[in-house]
Amino acid sequence: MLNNPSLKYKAHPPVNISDRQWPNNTLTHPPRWLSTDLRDGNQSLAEPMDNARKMKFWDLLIACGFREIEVAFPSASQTDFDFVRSLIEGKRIPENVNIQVLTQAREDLITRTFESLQGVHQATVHLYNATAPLFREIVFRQTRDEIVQLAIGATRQIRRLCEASPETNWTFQYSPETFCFTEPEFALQICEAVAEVWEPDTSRPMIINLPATVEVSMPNVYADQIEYFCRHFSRRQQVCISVHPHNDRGTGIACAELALLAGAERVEGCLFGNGERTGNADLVTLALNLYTQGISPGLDFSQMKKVVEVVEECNQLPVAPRHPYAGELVFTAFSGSHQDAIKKGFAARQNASDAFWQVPYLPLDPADVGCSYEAVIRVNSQSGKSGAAWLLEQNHNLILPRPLQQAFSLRVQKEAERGEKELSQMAVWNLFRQAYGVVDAPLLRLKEYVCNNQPDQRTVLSAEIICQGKKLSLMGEGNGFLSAALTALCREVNTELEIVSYQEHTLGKRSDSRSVAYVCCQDRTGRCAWGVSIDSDITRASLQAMLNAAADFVTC
Ligand SMILES: CC(=O)SCCNC(=O)CCNC(=O)[C@H](O)C(C)(C)COP(=O)(O)OP(=O)(O)OC[C@H]1O[C@@H](n2cnc3c(N)ncnc32)[C@H](O)[C@@H]1OP(=O)(O)O
Ligand SMILES: CC(C)C(=O)C(=O)O
Repeated sequence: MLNNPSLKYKAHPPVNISDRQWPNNTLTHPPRWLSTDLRDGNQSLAEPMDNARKMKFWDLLIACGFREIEVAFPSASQTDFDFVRSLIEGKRIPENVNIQVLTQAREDLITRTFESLQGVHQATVHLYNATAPLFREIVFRQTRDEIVQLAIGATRQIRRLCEASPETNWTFQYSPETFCFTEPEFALQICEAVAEVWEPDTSRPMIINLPATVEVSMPNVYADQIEYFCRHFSRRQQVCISVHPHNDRGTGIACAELALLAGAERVEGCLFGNGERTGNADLVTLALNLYTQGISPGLDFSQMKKVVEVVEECNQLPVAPRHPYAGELVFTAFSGSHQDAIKKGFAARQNASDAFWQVPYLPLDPADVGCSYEAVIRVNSQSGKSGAAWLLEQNHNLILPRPLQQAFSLRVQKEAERGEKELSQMAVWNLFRQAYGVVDAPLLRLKEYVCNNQPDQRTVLSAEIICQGKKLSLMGEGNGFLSAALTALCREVNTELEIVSYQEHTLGKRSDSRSVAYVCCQDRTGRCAWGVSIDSDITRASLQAMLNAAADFVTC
């Protein structure tokens, strides 16, 4: 890289607009959406879609609620031409859906474009030519006037061909390609000239699409360009202003959003931002950005997994794991403090007095896009106590006492560091079972017990346990069955332990649900150990949990 890049690159000039309005505006409703997956997205693929892939994508776009879909550049290839024909002849276009096709300003290509559209109920013919100085001088080697004449000539031809087929409801779209680095007054001039030929009104709808063909400036500059255009275009009320941002600087979404603040009414883009180079504006992100501000986007992504699957299959490109709202990892926290906050957020939601979504680190409820809460927290060496506790709660209904969460977290941390990888929920569960005796043959196993409450409030307990294959008979007395059992055990194995924590809860709402007991024992040195047990008999669960805790101190 150069020490002084200004010798090679220069900033694009800002628009001279001192009283810009867009920073004070807010978005209150969704724009018109146009998916160009089947055109701009398709033309950028190493292997453009065949008819079957295009049709699959088409069905998905319809299911997601798109009403404007750019389906092809029909004069570019037989595949594109045939796809338009198969939509029309196969009657695949719902009444309320408008297909759009793209053409250059070349007579033969326009003629072929109209051939592809024969018999369509409604369609948008999209004409483009590049208007920026770089393209006028290097690509077209034409003057400004010649560039305007090229656009006007093509518009005249399109108008003639539309008028020759009045059975179709035509919309005309004009894009001054490379708008974002065209002089603002020239972009206006060419669009005025084109509009003068088309004469837009309610019976001759027109869209002026202002593309950031290559994103070369910050989004605020694009917004200024859009506001400038909207404020100066003489037929503003007769046309729909559309934007078509690309993503070369990684800010295509921001460009689209600020352009909407600046007066645009329609956005062209692709699902997950496919498209030339770094892609088009991502319509999924744009729609869900609106949704998370409480604005219904008019598009449905409630089956996000399915949408990702179809798009990946059709484009033969992966959707990145960090892709907003859709990637495999976007609702997942590995790190401890995030997990803690998310867990508390979910708990707070259960008692919340309103329906508003307020869960830390999660701007969207994963359920709204068809995701479960399973992947919200995953556990590795960066995780804290809440991560493993969440997995045990979600998958096994265990609500661990806080000190047990802390104790177990140390074991999880060690295990994750040892394996140098993530622990699956099954691995966490197995580690928990082994650590706290929730296994078929624990070290100290309760076989049977009888306990009786005495008239003086004391409890007498007799039990038979198996310790490393040996049968032990316990007989004890205490304030309750647990202390009676512990007293008996300590006497039998000649040790001194006390119970410092005991908790239990049921694992379900039904009266025949099983219960879990958590017991923490401490010896005279202050060392603690936890035991856990699950049983349909809560007394048995508690006794076994105590034995599991005591097993840490006992040799039979
Ligand atoms: C920003 C965008 O995404 S625009 C859409 C781009 N999409 C595509 O290009 C995909 C489909 N395109 C194609 O299949 C081909 O380019 C075709 C069939 C349209 C045309 O192919 P060709 O006739 O071989 O021309 P080619 O692609 O080389 O086009 C370049 C010529 O078209 C001219 N041209 C480019 N754009 C336009 C336009 N919008 N209007 C009129 N002429 C144009 C160029 O100046 C150049 O002219 P020259 O040969 O006289 O120097
Ligand atoms: C044809 C136009 C709208 C285009 O694709 C672009 O400028 O990126």
